[in-house]
Amino acid sequence: MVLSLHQQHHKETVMKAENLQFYYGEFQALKNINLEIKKNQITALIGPSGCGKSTFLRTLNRMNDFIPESRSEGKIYLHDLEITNPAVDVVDLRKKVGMVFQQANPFPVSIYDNIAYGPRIHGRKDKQFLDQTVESCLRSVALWDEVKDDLRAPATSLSGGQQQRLVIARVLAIQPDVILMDEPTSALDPLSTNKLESLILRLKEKYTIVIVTHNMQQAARVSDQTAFFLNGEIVEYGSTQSIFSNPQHEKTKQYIMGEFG
Ligand SMILES: Nc1ncnc2c1ncn2[C@@H]1O[C@H](COP(=O)(O)OP(=O)(O)OP(=O)(O)O)[C@@H](O)[C@H]1O
Repeated sequence: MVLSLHQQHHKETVMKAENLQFYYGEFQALKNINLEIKKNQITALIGPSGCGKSTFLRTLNRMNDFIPESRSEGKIYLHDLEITNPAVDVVDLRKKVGMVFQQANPFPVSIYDNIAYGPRIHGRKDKQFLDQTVESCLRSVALWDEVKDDLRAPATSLSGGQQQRLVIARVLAIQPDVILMDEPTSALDPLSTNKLESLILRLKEKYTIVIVTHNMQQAARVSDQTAFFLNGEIVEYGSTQSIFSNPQHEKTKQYIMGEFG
């Protein structure tokens, strides 16, 4: 027990937000966020609708850059690199920090081409390498056995749960360090949700994961660390076990008890 606490404490920090503010025009959506994302851990972002979870998630790979009239202050680091620096190449950044959305969004091409897409645009054209990548990524998401006989089928012919696993396989093909997931199971049935949660738990052996979820049971089941957001602020952050069993703030307690949100 002492040993595991000790290890926890020394987990390497992969990403870090320092005094992060984020504005949509005049509206301040994130207020002084300070958070460390630990290596090979699953960090859950929870909180009521509109509290800034998705905004924060998107700052981690600069997806908010697309939003006109938005701006941020403060810093975010990926290892030692300050990714909030405008000089950072966002294409490179998004190779290191991949993203999975609420609605599975496979490209309207074959299963094979969805996964080969990333390596191809990064210059890998050799068939043997692409074949191997497609197979290993599909195996990693436990989809290989279901699709191996028809890799040329359109990705859109898969079920919702299979599409979400395919999208994760597509992210794995570009060998990210961090995978951001924005409510990845909210459009899935219970069985597919269950499979995806098992997958997320397996993935943390190799990747660092940040997941936004509205589902308290899901946060409790899969995450190691939990950050509770409210009105653009982090009210409480800590090990998932302590947040759920012994929340320090009244608001956290009320939220996890389902009293609001
Ligand atoms: N593109 C945008 N332009 C203006 N305001 C925005 C934009 N996106 C989000 N907001 C506002 O910023 C606040 C935070 O939104 P955000 O989507 O980050 O919250 P959230 O916690 O992820 O919510 P949900 O759980 O409903 O997805 C909300 O008040 C929202 O209305």
